[in-house]
Amino acid sequence: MLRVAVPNKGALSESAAAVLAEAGYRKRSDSKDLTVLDIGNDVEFFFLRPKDVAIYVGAGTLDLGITGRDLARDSGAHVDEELAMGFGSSTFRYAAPAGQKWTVADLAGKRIATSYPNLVRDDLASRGMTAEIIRLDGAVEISIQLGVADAIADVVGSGRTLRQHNLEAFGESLCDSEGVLISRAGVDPDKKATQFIKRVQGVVFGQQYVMIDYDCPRSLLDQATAITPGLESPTVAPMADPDWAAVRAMVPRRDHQNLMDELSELGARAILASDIRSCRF
Ligand SMILES: Nc1ncnc2c1ncn2[C@@H]1O[C@H](COP(=O)(O)OP(=O)(O)OP(=O)(O)O)[C@@H](O)[C@H]1O
Ligand SMILES: O=P(O)(O)OC[C@H]1O[C@H](OP(=O)(O)OP(=O)(O)O)[C@H](O)[C@@H]1O
Ligand SMILES: [Mg+2]
Repeated sequence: MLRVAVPNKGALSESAAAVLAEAGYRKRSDSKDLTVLDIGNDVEFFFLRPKDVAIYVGAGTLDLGITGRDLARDSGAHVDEELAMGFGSSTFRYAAPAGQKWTVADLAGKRIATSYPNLVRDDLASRGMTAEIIRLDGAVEISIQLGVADAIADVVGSGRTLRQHNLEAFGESLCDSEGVLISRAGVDPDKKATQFIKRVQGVVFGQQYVMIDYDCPRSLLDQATAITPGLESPTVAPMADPDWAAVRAMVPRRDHQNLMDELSELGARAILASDIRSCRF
């Protein structure tokens, strides 16, 4: 039986659960449950703290896990990323009180509060710098105001928490993160694990694309299909009227409204966009 770790709470847990449910796996019936046995799919899910997921997977105790790239990297566990899952996007930034024009070089010898000590230590080491790392479990943005740190290094999503505490990010992102599906480093996923990865990938990719259908005058087909080239090539089907064709192609979700505008301006008609719930490439 395949054993898979899933975040039990926090920023990644709902999205991870939604992807797994869409991929056809059994859901938790209670948010306190720590395991779910999905006999039909021959998978057991373990609901763990997101921070701990990579430790179990890296040790080989569990076959696969969903966590954040930043957490996996900070854990130091030996894991490989099988799939970026497209949710829980964040950057990991240094920040300090606004208006003080900090640069990363100013961090030398200072107190930096963070919940990700290894990410910070590695970044400082790569710059040949040292600083005092103050390890906190959360609510890091308040630590400067409370006098335990001079600067922080933390996850930035919308940037709202930094603004609320009058802090300003500086320097480049130490880690551009999102939810990731991980396996033990250097171990090729077996047949069961590969099938699981493909199913999840089918949902994640499906969410990143939409299917576009439209009617197109044959005289405009070349121009229209250049706008919607699809993955391999668009499907072009005859219509009852020989001067028209029906076209179908997948397009990236983030571009689809622009592409629909372009098709409409070109002269395509009955342009429809629909969700893709799952796919295999
Ligand atoms: N506001 C956010 N926007 C986007 N991603 C976020 C945000 N906050 C956290 N994350 C991501 O979620 C993951 C873990 O954060 P989460 O808050 O769930 O765990 P945690 O802080 O270890 O747990 P807890 O806060 O419950 O102790 C990380 O990969 C992080 O990048
Ligand atoms: O840029 P924003 O959208 O404001 O999000 C960033 C905040 O979200 C996370 O905190 P979380 O809610 O996980 O609380 P925590 O600090 O206790 O981990 C993260 O640690 C930041 O504090
Ligand atoms: Mg958190």
